[in-house]
Amino acid sequence: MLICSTASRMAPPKISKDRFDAAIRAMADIGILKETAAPVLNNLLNLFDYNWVHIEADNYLALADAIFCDSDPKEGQKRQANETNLDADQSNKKLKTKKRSQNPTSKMHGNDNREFVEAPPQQGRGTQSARTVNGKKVTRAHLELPSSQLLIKEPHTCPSIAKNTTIVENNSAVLCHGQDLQTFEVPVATTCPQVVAPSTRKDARRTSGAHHDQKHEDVYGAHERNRAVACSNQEIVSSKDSPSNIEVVLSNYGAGKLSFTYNSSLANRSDFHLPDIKLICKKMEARCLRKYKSLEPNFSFKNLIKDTCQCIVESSGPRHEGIIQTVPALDILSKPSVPQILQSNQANSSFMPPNNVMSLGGTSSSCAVAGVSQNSSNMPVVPHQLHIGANRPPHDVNDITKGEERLRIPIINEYGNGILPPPFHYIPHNTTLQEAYVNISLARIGDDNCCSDCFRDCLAQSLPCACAAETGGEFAYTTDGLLKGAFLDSCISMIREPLKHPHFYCKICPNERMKIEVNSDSSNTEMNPGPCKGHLTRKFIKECWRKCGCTRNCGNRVVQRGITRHLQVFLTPEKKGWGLRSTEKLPRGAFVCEYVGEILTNIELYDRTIQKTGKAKHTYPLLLDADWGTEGVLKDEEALCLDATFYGNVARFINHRCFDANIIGIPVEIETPDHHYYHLAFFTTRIIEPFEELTWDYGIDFDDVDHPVKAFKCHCGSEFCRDKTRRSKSRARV
Ligand SMILES: C[S@@+](CC[C@H](N)C(=O)[O-])C[C@H]1O[C@@H](n2cnc3c(N)ncnc32)[C@H](O)[C@@H]1O
Repeated sequence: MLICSTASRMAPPKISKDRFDAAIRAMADIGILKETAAPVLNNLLNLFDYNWVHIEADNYLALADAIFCDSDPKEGQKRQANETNLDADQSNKKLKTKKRSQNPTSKMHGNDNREFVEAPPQQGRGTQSARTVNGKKVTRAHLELPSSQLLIKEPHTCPSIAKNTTIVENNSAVLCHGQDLQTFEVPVATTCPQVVAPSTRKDARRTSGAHHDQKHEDVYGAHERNRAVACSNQEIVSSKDSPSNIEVVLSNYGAGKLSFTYNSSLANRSDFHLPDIKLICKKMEARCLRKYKSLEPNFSFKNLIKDTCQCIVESSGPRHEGIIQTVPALDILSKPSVPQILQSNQANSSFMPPNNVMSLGGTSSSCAVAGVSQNSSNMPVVPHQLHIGANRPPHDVNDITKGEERLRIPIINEYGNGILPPPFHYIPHNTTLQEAYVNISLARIGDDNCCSDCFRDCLAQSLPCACAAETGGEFAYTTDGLLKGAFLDSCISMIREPLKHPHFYCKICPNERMKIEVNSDSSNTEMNPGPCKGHLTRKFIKECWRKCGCTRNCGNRVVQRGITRHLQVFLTPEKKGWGLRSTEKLPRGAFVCEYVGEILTNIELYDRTIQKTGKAKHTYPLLLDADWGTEGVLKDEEALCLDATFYGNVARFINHRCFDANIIGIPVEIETPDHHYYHLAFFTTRIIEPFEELTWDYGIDFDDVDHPVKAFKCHCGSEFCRDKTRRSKSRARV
């Protein structure tokens, strides 16, 4: 999948005195004199080949902009303009307000006027440099009006360098690398619909000589058929330049175009279809509103392009796993600010170290070629950095925590191949990202949520304090700092025999809301969230905290004291990548570590999953869903989860084991009495021998095909493995 951009132009219509007068009147309405407006209007008409569409759009915004830019060659002149006419911003605001009140839905398109109206000053607006366009001398202010957001680049088809289709970007433009590329072009604003019925695609392929023409005829036919519906609020400005061009203006200022190029090997698949623009737009609108809030001054069209491309990939039929990747240009692999998207069967995010030679899931056979490494299952692992702007620190093999924990946790690779885990930021405590609402406030902790009268160690008191109320009036811990047997047993039973334990059902389940987001490319635009599948009513441990009267060494403070066992991150011999183990024998009920990561909302998680893997569906962040049902409909910012992909602790290395895992995650309330946010702490379910791998049951339903995150192929080795595909394979081999 590829996007390029280039300039497009349109045929000049006739001059209209009425239209000229109307434009002058519109300027007069906002205090601009006819003498000022008329010459600029003439210039603009020249520039746009008398195409009024650009000038009249958005209540003559282009004209007003041009007038202000024109009168803004120097600061002095700007001041003068401000004094004599109206303040440019004021006038623009006036125009914008007027426009929006006329068309309240105008914000729905990511490329609407807001994109350039509110572009940040670094766009260079107002700087006056003369250029020649079509033999006409125009100022930079003019040139910037319609297309200031994009660097223009001629579309091109790159020679075949890789089997996989790739989106490659550099800082200035979106470039392409691919194989046997078919190109369709749309104007700057955003994507263009090209719907090709499978039958017509086949026809197009039948005669190779007629391939090109027939293909474009198909595309055109489909496009023509669909455009009235699909682009009802957009304008198709040109489809005549070349048989491969289809141009749909989603903003009336479109004066460049994007090229969508897809790999014909995809197109030849019977299950591939180019998605309908209506669906793409719908997805983009929702995404822009949610992600960019549409109004943000730093709205980035480049990101919009990237997202648009992603939407097309996602909407182009059943998942083309292992085929579509979005990666940065190889020459900028080491730059931290370019996100890449990987889709492969490799479950783990792999990051390239500075020397670009690292792979994950590795065995000694792992290798790296031209920045694309190969893992043991021979899937390409494109090193990718997912968190825009995050620098990726190298590891200290002697202590992956870099001193953040009380004990050092080394990285052990017994295969001598020099492979290290993917870099990430080690954090010992959860951290919020952006939207997640976590209200940590002493004021919210009432008397019944703390034991302010206690002294020193609550466990040493003759009677349990208020903090034991959560666990039925008994502390969850023994004086040895282990979980009490009965409490642990009931937690284990919940995980292993969930049907025997009570569940609650959300009125509107955040998981189901997220599925709607994921499936929003479906033709059903009025989808309602499905019924909640139910959540286990979990048992919570409640630890004493700062408002309590006890000391930091109180026996009811275990998780908050952090890791106390000697652990190692090690490369597993199975196809599970890295794992975690303890070098000491652990008793039953021992605290191992907490699952630490970024606190995200469900929606942020969805966005992130899409951004980083394009439905690669291989990440398993942790849902904090233990209390989703108790307070009516949960707001988006209250449906939380933890993602340890970029920021996390050693728990991110704990692998899954179906059913009989040797550690278990238990919710722990520490600083927040409500349970939207809580900690998830791992305790041993049995005695664990030194160097035994620590595993927990992620609770994956390997049969849930609609889950937004696709399950990996399980190599847990348990006789109770729930991954039927693997079980049946191993049975078949026997
Ligand atoms: C939380 S990470 C665990 C650490 C991971 N092994 C690593 O190298 O970073 C979860 C990922 O590990 C892999 N994994 C965990 N348990 C697995 C299992 N039983 N079988 C296969 N892969 C597993 C999957 O790729 C999964 O997405």
